[in-house]
Order: sequence, then structure tokens, then C-alpha cells
Amino acid sequence: MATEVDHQKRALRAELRERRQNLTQTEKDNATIGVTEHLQSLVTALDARSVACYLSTQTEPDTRPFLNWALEQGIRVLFPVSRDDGLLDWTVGETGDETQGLFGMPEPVGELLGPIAINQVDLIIVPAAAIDQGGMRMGWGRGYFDKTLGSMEKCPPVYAVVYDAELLTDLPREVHDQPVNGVVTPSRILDF
Ligand SMILES: Nc1nc2c(c(=O)[nH]1)N(C=O)[C@@H](CNc1ccc(C(=O)N[C@@H](CCC(=O)O)C(=O)O)cc1)CN2
Ligand SMILES: Nc1ncnc2c1ncn2[C@@H]1O[C@H](COP(=O)(O)OP(=O)(O)OP(=O)(O)O)[C@@H](O)[C@H]1O
Repeated sequence: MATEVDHQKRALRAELRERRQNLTQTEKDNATIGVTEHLQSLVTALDARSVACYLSTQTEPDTRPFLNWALEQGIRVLFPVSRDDGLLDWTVGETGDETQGLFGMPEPVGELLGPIAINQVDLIIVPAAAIDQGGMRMGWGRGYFDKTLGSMEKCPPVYAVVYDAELLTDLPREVHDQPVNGVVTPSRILDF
């Protein structure tokens, strides 16, 4: 049954999605520069040798320049592959090809490593629609990262990537929602 919080989340997602769609190419290009720089600083500060990170869509802050840098550095990158049971498989995308996964998300093509492969990384970079000042995360509504993070015994640092205007005071919250340790925006890295 859809609850009041479900409705609030849905309305907020629609607003945030529209805002992203209205960004100009110049605004997106400037955001990419900042996000790339801050993701590189984060990986360097944590001395992460392996990271989990998604391939961004057209409207998400662009993770691709960061991913190219990470691969050049010899960092192992695990990419999420959506499964229809709500869990995420992971792949290093050794073929170099990209495809559209479930729901049209971009995914690399490669051997599927299964949900527990995520336990091997030093840093998890997650997509989000918004983050609040306490570090609670709202995603795009399929619960993939809530389930993944909620099932991990020992979780490395988790950072979300959002635009600055998506750092909100308060978010509607459900019991299964998982917080992040920090957030990367075009203008800064924020630790909770
Ligand atoms: N680039 C990228 N890859 C990712 C994610 C992501 O957010 N971004 N995911 C993060 O979990 C997973 C896929 N999650 C998804 C979550 C929701 C919908 C989706 O279509 N949701 C709504 C509409 C969203 C909206 O309001 O704009 C729908 O069901 O119609 C699709 C995939 C794994 N890969
Ligand atoms: N740990 C969990 N176990 C079972 N169901 C869950 C869990 N986490 C989330 N769900 C279900 O998934 C659906 C989406 O949850 P929610 O709106 O919090 O997702 P989200 O954080 O926006 O999505 P995502 O993690 O994919 O970005 C809800 O119906 C919720 O009940």
C-alpha cells in the first residue's frame, strides 16, 4: 500500500528530476569539472584501491571523467548491474562495451560477479536524487542501494553524488532508508 511518505517521495523526485532536465549544458559542464575533482580527491584521501561506482545517465552529475581517471590509475572499479529481483550484480566491465540495463540505466558489459562482490571495495559511490543534512539518502525509488547497503556486514565509506541544490534540510524517511557517510557535489565534499 502506498503510504504518505511514498507520496511525498514521489512528488519530490518529480520536482528534482525536472530540475535536472532544465540544467543548461554549461551548468552541467561546470558541475562535471567540480564533481570529477572532488571524487579524485576523495579516492586519493582514502587511498582506495577499489571502488564501486555507477555509469551516469544524461541528467545525473557526470561520473565518466572520474571513472576514466580511476581506471588509468589502476583502481579496480565495480559497476552495478540491476537485477529484476531488486538486488545488484557487479561487473568490472572487462569488455569495454556499454549497454542499457533494466529501466534504461547505462551498464558496462562483462562477467557478472553477484551481489556480494561489493564487499571487496574500499569506497562506494552511489547515485541519489537528494541527500539531507543528516546524511539520509533518497534515490530514484527502486530500493536497489537501500537493499545493497542494508545487507552489508562491514560497509566501507559510502558517498553520494548530487548537485548542490539537492542537498536538502530534511527528506521524507522510511525505516529501510540507508544513510551515506558523505556527499560529493560540484562545489564540495561534505562528511557527515
Ligand atoms: N546511473 C545509474 N545507474 C544505476 C542507478 C542509478 O540511480 N543511476 N541505480 C540506483 O538505484 C540502480 C538502478 N536504479 C533505478 C532506480 C529507479 C529507476 C526508475 O525508473 N524509477 C522511476 C522513475 C524515476 C524518476 O522519478 O525519475 C520509475 O520506476 O519509473 C530506474 C533504475 C543501478 N544503476
Ligand atoms: N532493505 C529493503 N528490504 C526490502 N525492501 C526494501 C528495502 N529497501 C527498500 N525497499 C523497497 O524498495 C522500494 C523503494 O524504496 P526507496 O523509495 O527508499 O528507494 P530509493 O532509495 O529511492 O531507491 P534506490 O536505492 O534504487 O536509489 C520501496 O517499496 C521499499 O519498500
